[in-house]
Amino acid sequence: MASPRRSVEGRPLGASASSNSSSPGSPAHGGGGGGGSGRFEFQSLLSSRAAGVDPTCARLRASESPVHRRGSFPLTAAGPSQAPPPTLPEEDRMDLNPSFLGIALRSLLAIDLWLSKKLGVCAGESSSWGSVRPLMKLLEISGHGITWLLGTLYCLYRSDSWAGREVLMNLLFALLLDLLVVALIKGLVRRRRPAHNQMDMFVTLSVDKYSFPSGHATRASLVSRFILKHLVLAIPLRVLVILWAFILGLSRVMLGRHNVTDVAFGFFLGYMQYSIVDYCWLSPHNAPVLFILWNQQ
Ligand SMILES: CC(C)=CCC/C(C)=C/CC/C(C)=C/CC/C(C)=C/COP(=O)(O)O
Repeated sequence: MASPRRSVEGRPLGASASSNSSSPGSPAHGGGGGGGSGRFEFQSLLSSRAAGVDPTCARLRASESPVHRRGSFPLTAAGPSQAPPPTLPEEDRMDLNPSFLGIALRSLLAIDLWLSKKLGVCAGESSSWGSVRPLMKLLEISGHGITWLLGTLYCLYRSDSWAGREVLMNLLFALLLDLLVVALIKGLVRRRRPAHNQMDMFVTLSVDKYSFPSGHATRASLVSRFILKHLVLAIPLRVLVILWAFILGLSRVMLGRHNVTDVAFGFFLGYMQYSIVDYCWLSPHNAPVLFILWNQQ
């Protein structure tokens, strides 16, 4: 994950000249901004197609160029026709020979960056919806890991029924699992937060400088699925739970904390995590130690 992306010349992007320069938060880093070298790469990819340049031919031409030939042929009388064909490094070949999936992913990334920037209307006090920012930050706290962990621990402490304790114990397990999975993926993917984000979040872990996936979105969908399954609620309250999860996800993009894909994947991941929790459901039968230990306190 940490390996730098490369330009056609095999040079790490962002390591050099003006046209390839990228800053944290630029698309080359997976961040926001909507411009920069991410878009440049995407456009050059399309323009080579539009100009009728087959990427495969581009590869051949590149390999035939004097630059690539230099030093590649042995100095024998046999001439270039009998020499082994020069080869490009693997990653360069992939750049020059994009698959349909590659183009689709790059298009999705471009749309994601554009839409996220458009929706980031509360990213700063001076943004178009800057006055709503305090409300969005309140929502942020409502989905924060600390809020949910402390709330669950408090309810567990106050609970006087075995059934209640069992549900809360599993909610605690779900929250901890979610923190672990999100931290692992953030550390692996290392996608920068959008450039327009202000890093003024309430208590964060070191991996929270990265944005993929949104921890608030995973928690929102995990917790709301959990609540809908294990709490008997009237219909209006059930609708409220779903609305809370949806608005919390949307607020992450509006605050400029995330790109749309971070939140969409976060919702999906949280939903799947609930299935894991349900599958591994802790009960006095399969985890008696946990329940006995808690009961002794
Ligand atoms: C209290 C117990 C039992 C354990 C503590 C475990 C622990 C390490 C808690 C840390 C909680 C914490 C600081 C979570 C960070 C939440 C956060 C800011 C996520 C970022 O969300 P995102 O949507 O911006 O990705």
